[in-house]
Amino acid sequence: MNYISTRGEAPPLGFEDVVLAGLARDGGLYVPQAWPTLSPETIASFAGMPFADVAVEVIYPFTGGSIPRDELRSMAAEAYAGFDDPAVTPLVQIGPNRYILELFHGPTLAFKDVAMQFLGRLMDRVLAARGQRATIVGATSGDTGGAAIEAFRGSPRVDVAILFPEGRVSDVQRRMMTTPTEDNVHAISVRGTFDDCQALVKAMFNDHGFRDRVSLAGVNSINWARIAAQVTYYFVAGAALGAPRRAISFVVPTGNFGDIFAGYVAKRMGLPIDKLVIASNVNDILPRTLHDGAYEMREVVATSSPSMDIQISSNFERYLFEASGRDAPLIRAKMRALKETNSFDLGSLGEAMRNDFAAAAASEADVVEAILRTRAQSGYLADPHTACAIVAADRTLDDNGTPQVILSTAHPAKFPDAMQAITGERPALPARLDGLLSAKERITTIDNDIGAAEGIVEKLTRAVLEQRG
Ligand SMILES: Cc1ncc(COP(=O)(O)O)c(C=O)c1O
Ligand SMILES: N[C@@H](CCOP(=O)(O)O)C(=O)O
Repeated sequence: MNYISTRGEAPPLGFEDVVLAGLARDGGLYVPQAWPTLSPETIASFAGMPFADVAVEVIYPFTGGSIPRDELRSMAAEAYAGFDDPAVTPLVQIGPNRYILELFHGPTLAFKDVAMQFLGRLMDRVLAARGQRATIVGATSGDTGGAAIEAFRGSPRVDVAILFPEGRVSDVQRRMMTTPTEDNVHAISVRGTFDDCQALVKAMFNDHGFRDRVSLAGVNSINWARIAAQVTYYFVAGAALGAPRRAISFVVPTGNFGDIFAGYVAKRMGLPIDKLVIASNVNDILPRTLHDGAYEMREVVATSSPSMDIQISSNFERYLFEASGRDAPLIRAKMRALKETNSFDLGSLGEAMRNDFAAAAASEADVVEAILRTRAQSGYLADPHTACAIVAADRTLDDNGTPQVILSTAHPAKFPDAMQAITGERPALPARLDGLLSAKERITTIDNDIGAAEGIVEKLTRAVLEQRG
């Protein structure tokens, strides 16, 4: 299995190279040359199967056989052993045909752990086999950063630097990045937005001298392995609710378009999905794009669902590549227009998008109403990101008997201030995180400037190497 870039000007790579490459050298994102499919019998067999075993069946085809199945099996078993629910991603019924898919049972209480716990082990294996080291630089609006630092803390082959937008993540999210004491993980606060942080990361990948000097690798969802691992829970939930006999609808809180793209991939692999719904907060660029046929950036607004305060949805490029019949020159033109004018027209891809997705945005008042109503009706306490999806489900889905799965991407305790303002109560962190709120923090702050970002990454990683001799 080879991977090709959405911009068509980077060499195709095999799975292991793609895991280490992050962004393609032409600025594009890697996608598999062909979509693997799973038979209806295989999908049916996932019902009741342990999560880690389904992960192996879903991920193996993407490896092109480069990782033996038994190694994949032990990586998956280890990755999911630490989740605090034996189902890993349990389904909770909150209405006659409505389910919450809880993706927050990993160490950092957000869906990112599902892929990151696996990716940490996978990268380590690839680097060890090659005798290489890597510098991971990531951008976070709150959750990817903590999950990455948790997955790689103490790794002898990897240094991690995470850029986060100053003052725009919750205290719990920030502390998950700033309190680990291992010297290979670093949290860098950037005076800017998440989009600025992501642009800095992409600029580092596009600076080939820097990229090669530090052996740059990425763990944002630009890394294909992140998406592949996230596909698993669509199959797990689908099979539990009767797929492939019946179709299922999924509603996905969306920011960087990674999680919902994983749902799109599950569909391409054979999972019968009725509706795939993009849910956003007031940073509604994706719902606006679906309705207006034009991707038009606006100023990002801080909300109670900070992880979705995003305007440039990286993985949308992967979708456009697919929707256009893999027309790399067209994607290059659209991404050039985005860079130069902060917008581009979807043209004929608008209709494809409307066929593939539905979309709706939640205002801050909608989020409050959805959290309170859901708790009153079913006793279920949703976090603000999940609440955006509840609002989108109400606006886009009919109660026609099709099971509706709402992805719950974070635990409410990750956003105690927002939850207290909405419900009057502060949800408690699990006991294993005792101490998080009082531990000493380690943060470096920089301006939104590529020179400053590259400088600090080189300085921090060099210091670690020197310390280790
Ligand atoms: C809690 C939470 N929900 C939703 C999202 C959006 O997911 P994606 O960026 O994959 O669209 C994020 C961040 O990515 C998140 O951290
Ligand atoms: N919401 C994310 C933003 C980065 O997304 P990723 O899936 O591309 O890593 C976050 O919490 O950091």
